[in-house]
Amino acid sequence: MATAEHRLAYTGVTVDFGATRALEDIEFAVAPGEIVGLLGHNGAGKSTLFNVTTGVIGASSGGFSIDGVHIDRRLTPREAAQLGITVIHQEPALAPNMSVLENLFLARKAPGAAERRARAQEALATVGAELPLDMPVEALSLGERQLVDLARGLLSGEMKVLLLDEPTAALGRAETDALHELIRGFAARGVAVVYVSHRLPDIMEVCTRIVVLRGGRLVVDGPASGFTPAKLAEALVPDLRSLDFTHVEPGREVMSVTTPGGPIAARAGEVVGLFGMAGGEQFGIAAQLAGAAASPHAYELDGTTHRFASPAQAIRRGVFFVPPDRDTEGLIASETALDNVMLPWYAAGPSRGWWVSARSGAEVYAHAREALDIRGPSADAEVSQFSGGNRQKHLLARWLYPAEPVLLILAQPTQGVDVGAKLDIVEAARAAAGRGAAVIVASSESDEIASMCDRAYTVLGDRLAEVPRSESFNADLLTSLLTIAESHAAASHATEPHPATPGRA
Ligand SMILES: Nc1ncnc2c1ncn2[C@@H]1O[C@H](COP(=O)(O)OP(=O)(O)OP(=O)(O)O)[C@@H](O)[C@H]1O
Repeated sequence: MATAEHRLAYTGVTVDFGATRALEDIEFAVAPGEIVGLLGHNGAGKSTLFNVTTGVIGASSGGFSIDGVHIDRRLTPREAAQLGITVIHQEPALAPNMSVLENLFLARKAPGAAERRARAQEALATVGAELPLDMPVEALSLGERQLVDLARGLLSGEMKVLLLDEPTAALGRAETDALHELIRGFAARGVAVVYVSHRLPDIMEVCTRIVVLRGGRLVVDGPASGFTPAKLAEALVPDLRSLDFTHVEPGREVMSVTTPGGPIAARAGEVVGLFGMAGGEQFGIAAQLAGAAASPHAYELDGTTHRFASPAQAIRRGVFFVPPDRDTEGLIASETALDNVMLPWYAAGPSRGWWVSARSGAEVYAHAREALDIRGPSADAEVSQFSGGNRQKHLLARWLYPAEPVLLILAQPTQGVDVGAKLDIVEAARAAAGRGAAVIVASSESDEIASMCDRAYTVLGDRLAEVPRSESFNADLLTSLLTIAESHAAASHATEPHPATPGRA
């Protein structure tokens, strides 16, 4: 039962989007210092609950209270900030070409210039970010931008509630640890924290309590100490099936490329991983192959040398790419679900020779929806109305079903999606390989590579090592190999003179 001792208490929050009930009668409260892990399948309603709390949308009924003061109307985002509610997203909503200082006070009441700088510096110091105030935000790493976002929350006054929406999805281990440390620090000072993540180990590491939503309803609320990872997975998806794929005998060599670290090849029927650090070279190699890099390199595709200067050139040869950031690089938020899958293909047409499906767009979409178990509104709804995991499935559908890929390149395809959706995506990618494609998965998540791939390469700077298929091909092995490569790289940096690498001054 919510009392004035609770910092944040939801009271019967229900949200309807037309005929879709996204949340039903949600009730739970968070005390000062508590860190609640909010979990749920894609589409369970987590983002919707955050959006109600921050005033992005209004609840259809019910509301919430902050320190016992009930709020039963839709706040403006500015009012929410003034009440001490801060939200951190995976991709912070900052103005990229404005400075750190300008972003800190964007849409906030700003004091005079000198005080502004002093307060900005203080807020940045509190979150442990020593950043030049005049540096444009676009020059910062993702982790640094999240810290700027957190510091922004501190500048609105006393932070009471901190909502974290998949904050670590694109962060490396060290940045994740640092963020977790900060979260614990805020909680120790009485902030109520609600943490959304599909990374169960992250949740187990920092959360004191677990709340699970399923289909818009609260189904579990209990102390974190009562959960094992297996029990959590079970609470999230009670009918979770296990995935046990069979390796098919690979066919002809589809692709081979020479990278600074050595050759990489992929055959028809196999799923090959490129595993490296967060933001590492594996993503550069993926972009090269897909014609999405600024300076394209040549490589062999089906026995012919190609140098793709644009994604369109690569697509014409059957090289399809699912980029790492689905919302900014992949999908068009304001277009319909159907068009997001079919758009690149409308312009192609059968006369161009690479429109291989004789079916109509609606038929292709219906098939994709079933194959990937896409859930949400209808084909003519804007794709932005689907949950994160279901949006990701749309991007995948675009490159899996209207035409058959020759080489399919996936960058972190299961990032930020729940365990059930992960299985759907893995199965769909493996099925494409089974139909004869060569599939490349670039990732910084060892679990993702181990659960999808037949074999892999670890990529670190100009070091490359092949990890063949074997009994012991698993996430731990991949992580150990990358750690070994890292320590070798560090040792050779210490002993050899190294050419200067361009970096941020
Ligand atoms: N603007 C909208 N219009 C219509 N339906 C919506 C809208 N926003 C969300 N929904 C629907 O509400 C439900 C809950 O979605 P929500 O984004 O809150 O899920 P989620 O738990 O955050 O999922 P994910 O982990 O995939 O991000 C889904 O069925 C979704 O399709």
